[in-house]
Amino acid sequence: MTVTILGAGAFGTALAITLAQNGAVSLWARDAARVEEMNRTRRNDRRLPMAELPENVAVTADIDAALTETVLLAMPMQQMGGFLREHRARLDGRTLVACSKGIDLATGHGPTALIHATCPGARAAILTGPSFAADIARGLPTALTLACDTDDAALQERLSTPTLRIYRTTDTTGAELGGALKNVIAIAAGVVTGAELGDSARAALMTRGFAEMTRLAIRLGARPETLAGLSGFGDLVLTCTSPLSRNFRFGQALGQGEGFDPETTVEGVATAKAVVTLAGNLGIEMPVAEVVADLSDHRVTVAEAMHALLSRPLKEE
Ligand SMILES: NC(=O)C1=CN([C@@H]2O[C@H](COP(=O)(O)OP(=O)(O)OC[C@H]3O[C@@H](n4cnc5c(N)ncnc54)[C@H](OP(=O)(O)O)[C@@H]3O)[C@@H](O)[C@H]2O)C=CC1
Ligand SMILES: O=C(CO)COP(=O)(O)O
Repeated sequence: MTVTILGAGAFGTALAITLAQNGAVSLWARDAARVEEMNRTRRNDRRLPMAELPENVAVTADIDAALTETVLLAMPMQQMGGFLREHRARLDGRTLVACSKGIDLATGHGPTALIHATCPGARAAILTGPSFAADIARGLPTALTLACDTDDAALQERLSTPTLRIYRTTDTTGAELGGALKNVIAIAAGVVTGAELGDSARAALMTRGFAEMTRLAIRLGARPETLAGLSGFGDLVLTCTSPLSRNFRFGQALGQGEGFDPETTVEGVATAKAVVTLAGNLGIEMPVAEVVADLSDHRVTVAEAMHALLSRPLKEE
């Protein structure tokens, strides 16, 4: 079964490389010049420079030629809504597996909810969990969660490779919220590191961050065990502790009072804003997300953010 990947960024390219071990892969990118370059060099030098594309990865700028029954969407979250609206007719009836991590600022939807709302004729799933694109492309051991409303062992098998182990669940809400919210907490962990506030502070922040992730997700119908799994806790640990994470590095730059490359994909910034709105509407406290939204927009200093968190009323854990 040929799998289609729409979006040839770091993650789409890494998935193409590993999934090619199971069969043909169609990798679509919107920019014809980049496609030509990738076909000439058999690499994606802009997004994932270290990895070679296997022979059975067909790179194309022709979306109709690329499309098959199973389609992985590997673009930044804030681009997905517009993309789905533009291509709704051709995506109808297919299985759309979102690989993005975030909450759409315009609608407050996570990836699968956005697919349901925009392409009601498609089947929605999400592939998420702790994995750096470079690790997947290098064939390092990785485990992810595949969440689909209807249990789908065949899809789980097609997306599993000798080094990429897929667990499956039907809790799409929990899986997509874990992946979205951990990026917000990773920014905060980066700030703590950049501002040299100490490892103890980072551990406290990760733990309280996980508490607020879980609080919002359960309120929206997620299962607690999903949050405790790869897509929640697992990815939180990875991105809050590794400088390979762009969200973590963005936070680190904020903590050091330095700028950050605006071209780099940092999903947690828009998601923090979306979360603050969502939590406000639901009457749920998300203090870490609030300070991340404020810090990202330079509305508060790191010292003010720290004071805001530490001066909250004392309460039971
Ligand atoms: N990198 C990683 O390690 C991981 C990333 N993810 C998630 O994957 C998603 C994508 O991230 P990643 O691949 O790293 O991002 P990159 O910044 O590496 O690449 C983004 C890609 O999306 C394409 N794109 C952007 N907008 C559109 C659009 N409107 N239509 C079509 N294509 C578009 C870009 O095309 P162009 O080059 O033309 O701008 C580019 O190829 C994110 O949600 C991220 O959280 C998940 C796990 C790991
Ligand atoms: O989601 C990721 C790892 O699981 C990648 O994290 P960043 O987007 O922060 O680089």
